[in-house]
Amino acid sequence: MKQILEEIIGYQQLVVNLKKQNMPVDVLKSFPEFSSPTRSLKQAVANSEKGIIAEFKRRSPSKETINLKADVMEIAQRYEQMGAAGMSVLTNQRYFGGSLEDLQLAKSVCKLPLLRKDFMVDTYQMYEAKAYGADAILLIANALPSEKLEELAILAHDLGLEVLFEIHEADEIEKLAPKHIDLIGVNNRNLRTFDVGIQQGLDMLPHLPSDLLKISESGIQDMETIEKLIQQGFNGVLVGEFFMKQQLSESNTSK
Ligand SMILES: O=C(O)c1ccccc1NCC(=O)[C@H](O)[C@H](O)COP(=O)(O)O
Repeated sequence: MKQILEEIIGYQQLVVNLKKQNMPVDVLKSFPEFSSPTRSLKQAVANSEKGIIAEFKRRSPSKETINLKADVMEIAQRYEQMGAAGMSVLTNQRYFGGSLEDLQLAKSVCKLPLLRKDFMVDTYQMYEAKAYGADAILLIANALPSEKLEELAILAHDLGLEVLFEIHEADEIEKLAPKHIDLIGVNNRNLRTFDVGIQQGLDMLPHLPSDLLKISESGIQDMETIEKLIQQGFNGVLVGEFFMKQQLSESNTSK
């Protein structure tokens, strides 16, 4: 059976090839957001006590249903009110029920720096991210060869986007030079098996470059764990399902 990560990357390249024909880069460059200044996710995390990057995610390959009818504008405003340092928006439609329009809508109602959380495989997606209002993009070490990661990171920086470089194993750090990275994230979820546990990130802390901001991603299900991760040395956390489920119960009680 094909692993989910390979499946997503293959699908993503097909989608990008179609999009390039429908909306060429020159059209993306004419979007108003393309010329607007970037809000720094790195600075926002550095200046914040807990460095919370709150994620907007309706569903995922590991959880079919999280918050399917979630309204991105409502949730972006709530995340801002609750003091998040930044917001991560899953823009992948097929596997996460998200879209680039979600990114655009979030941008229209909040001042948080926005991370486009998606599977970046092609330079085209950097232009797309900027045009739809992202301030930062994700690069997954395990998804691409070093040369491709470097090419995408250089273009992201040229466009004013910051780079969150995501690893799962310590040896993946070598795949991208620190000068191309703004934040380093340890994904506590193994994207091949879906096993998840915060110990993964904690074990890797001593191996992470000391001068990069460190983010613990995935599988965080309560505030105590966030406190623990920050106390142990992470500068921030990326939390999806836990916050999205909280929003679900809040919108039910407010109806
Ligand atoms: O979440 C998944 O099931 C998943 C599966 C395959 C590839 C990526 C996946 N998630 C993307 C993420 O990195 C998470 O959405 C993010 O770290 C937040 O995780 P969580 O707090 O556990 O929702």
